[in-house]
This record gives sequence, structure tokens and C-alpha cells, in this order.
Amino acid sequence: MARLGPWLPDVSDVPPAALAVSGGGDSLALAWLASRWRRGLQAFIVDHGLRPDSAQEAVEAAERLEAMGISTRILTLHTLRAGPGVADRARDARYAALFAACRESGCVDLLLGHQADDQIETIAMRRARGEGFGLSGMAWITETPDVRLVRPLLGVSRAALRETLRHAGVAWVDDPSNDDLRAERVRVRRTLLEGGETLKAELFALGRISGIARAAHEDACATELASMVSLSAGGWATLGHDLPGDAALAALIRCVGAGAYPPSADAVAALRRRGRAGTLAGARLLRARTAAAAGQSWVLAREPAAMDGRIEARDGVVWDRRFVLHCDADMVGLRVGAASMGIDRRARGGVAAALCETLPALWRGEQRVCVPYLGICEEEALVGAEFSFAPNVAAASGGVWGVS
Ligand SMILES: Nc1ncnc2c1ncn2[C@@H]1O[C@H](COP(=O)(O)OP(=O)(O)OP(=O)(O)O)[C@@H](O)[C@H]1O
Repeated sequence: MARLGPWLPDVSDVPPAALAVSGGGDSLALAWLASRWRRGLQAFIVDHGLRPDSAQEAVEAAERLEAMGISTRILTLHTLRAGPGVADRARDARYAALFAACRESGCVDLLLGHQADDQIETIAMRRARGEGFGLSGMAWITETPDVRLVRPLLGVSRAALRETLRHAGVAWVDDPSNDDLRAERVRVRRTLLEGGETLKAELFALGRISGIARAAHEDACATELASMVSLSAGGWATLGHDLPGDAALAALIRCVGAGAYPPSADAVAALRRRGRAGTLAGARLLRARTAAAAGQSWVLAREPAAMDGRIEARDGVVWDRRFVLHCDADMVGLRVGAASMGIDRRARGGVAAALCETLPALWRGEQRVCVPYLGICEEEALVGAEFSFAPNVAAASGGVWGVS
């Protein structure tokens, strides 16, 4: 059996990972954290040549990186000029330079310092522009023909990264263009700061919800997502909350519970204030059981459907407003009901019990004979039985498009 580790791979074994470092707090924190994670790092600093101090700042950032033991190259751009659209032109030129440098150095991964606040701002900007799917924000990993872009810090707040650097004794430079109100991102950041935590929390929820909607159209694993949202991913903790704010919790309840109308604001506030398990508008709020997340983390699961669908014809049973059943076998006489409780942990294959209760199963009388999503099938004729999302899933997954 192979030995576990080593955790710091030998440079000769793996291609170097590239770091895009601006000299600002986010990407320097990325570099510092990465330097404690692995060897074989190659940092690239792009000097856009647009400000008189930029060359000197690039040299200072390079010194900070070298002090962390990271080999560093400054990529100087000579052709950029100030003027209309300079931010977009600078970004295009920066990525082109970074990609070329990665190719030259044989780097397969390019790590970027985008963090959780950037993500929230991105979602806010896309929402303001009326974009739809973009509401799930930036991807953690983006494959390009040149390199794989990796954003490992998307779950970490700007404040936490600054704190990390302070502890490590690493100085950074705040780019003055981050205060330039002509930039859309800067204006959005200002609005978010003024709007406070509620707005942030709402946008975070919206991002997740639209991710859920997209997944619902992509594959069956979306069942899990459409039926259950984990509130433990560190997102709310990042915002300093145990549970999301009222508006965000209402949006999530609507998504998971698929109610035709949003829950009342008072009911949501009461559920949140109580801080314990409860049911509202077709969704159940439960404490997560996992030991690692104990104390802080919650799950919002769909309330198990009370409805049983008796199969009268060969096909076309819609269950829980979400699923359509398909099967070649004659199933008249069976019924579709919730997979329900009592399925052995091993048979569930890691699927949470709360989610299991919301999955469709085929029942013959009191006997559960098939749970397609879990691969459980007691009758040979039913082996091909399948559920897919009902065509009205966008509506069924709960006002996904209508949350505002
Ligand atoms: N001058 C630079 N040199 C190298 N990398 C940079 C530079 N500027 C930004 N980056 C990389 O891009 C990340 C995001 O930076 P920032 O948010 O300023 O860029 P952006 O213009 O919003 O870019 P994006 O289009 O990628 O969102 C940084 O954390 C860093 O990894």
C-alpha cells in the first residue's frame, strides 16, 4: 500500500503551481497560505505600468514573496494606456500575460486570490445587470485551454485574510483603484457596506439558490440540492452569523420547500429567533449531525411529502411537484411515496437521513420495493425504474427565479 504523504511534494515530482499576486492583501495571503501548503510555487506579479509607483510596488511585493521562499517573476506590460475601458483592457492584458507565463513555466494551475467578499460583489453586480445563471458567482475551478484557474479562497472573507497577514507579519499594499467610484465593483462594494449584513446575506442566498436551479437542470445529484441546503459551508460563519438573516432564510425556505408563496416575514423571524429545529412552508430546519460542524451548522431540508401518488396508468406520475416516474414495467397498483425513514446507513451510501425522507420510492402496500436514487430495488421488474425532474421544476424548486 502506498504511504500517505508527503504533504509537501518534492518540486521535481509535480509541475509548479502558479500564483497570481497583485501585492494586495488577498493574493499575498493566498501566497502565504500556499507557501505553508506546498513547495514548487511560482508567483507572477503583473505590473500594468499605469501608475508611477507600480514598478516599485511590484518589486516590494516580489521581495515579500521571496521572503516566503516563493520564486517570483514580474511581468511588465508596456502597451496599456489610461482612458476609457482601462479596467477591462488591463484585465485582458493581465490574464494574457499570466497565461503565457504559465505555459512557459509549465504551470498547470494558476491560483487566484478572489475571496468571499469578491464573490458576493460579483453576484450583486450580475444581479444588478439582470443576468440569470451568473448568480451562482465565480467558479472555484475554471478550465481554460492554457491553465486551470483555481480560486481556493472563495469561502474566506477579506477581513479574515487581512487578519492572517497581520499575524504572519506580512505587509501589503491597497491598490488606490479599489477606491475609484468609476469602477462598478467599487460602487457595488460601497452599496453592500452601506446596506449592511442583510443585503450581503440575501445575495449569498441568491447565489446558492441559482446554483441549485442550474444544477437541477444538469443531473440527478441536483435532487440532493433541490431538497436540502446545508447552511454549514462556512458562508454564514464568514458573515458572522450562525443562521442566515431573515430575508436570506426566507429565500432558502422558499427554494427548498417549493411553496407557491414566500413564508411570512414574522414566521421566518420567529423560526430564526428560536434558534432550534422547526418547520415552515414545506421546509424543515434541522441541526446538522456531523461532529466536525457541531454547534454551528444547520440543514434546511424539504418536509417529507405527505402526498402518496397511486399509479393508475403506466406512466406520468408526478410526485411532490418535482419528480416524474419512468419505468417500462407495469406498475399499476404500486404507489409513489417518500423513501421515508428506516433505511440502513450503509444502504443510503452516505446520503443524509433528512434527505432520504424526501426522495421518491415505490411502495407495494406497506412494503418499500424500490428507491431508485439509492439504487435499492427489491423487485427485478423495477430495476429500470427512474425518476426525473418534472418539466415544471423551475417553479417546483421554489420561486427560484422570483426571489427578490
Ligand atoms: N497585477 C496583478 N498581478 C497578478 N495577479 C493579479 C493582479 N491583479 C489581480 N491579480 C489576481 O487576480 C485576483 C483578483 O483580483 P481583482 O479582484 O483585483 O481582479 P479583477 O480585475 O476583479 O479580476 P477578475 O476579472 O479575475 O475578477 C487577485 O487576487 C490576484 O490573484
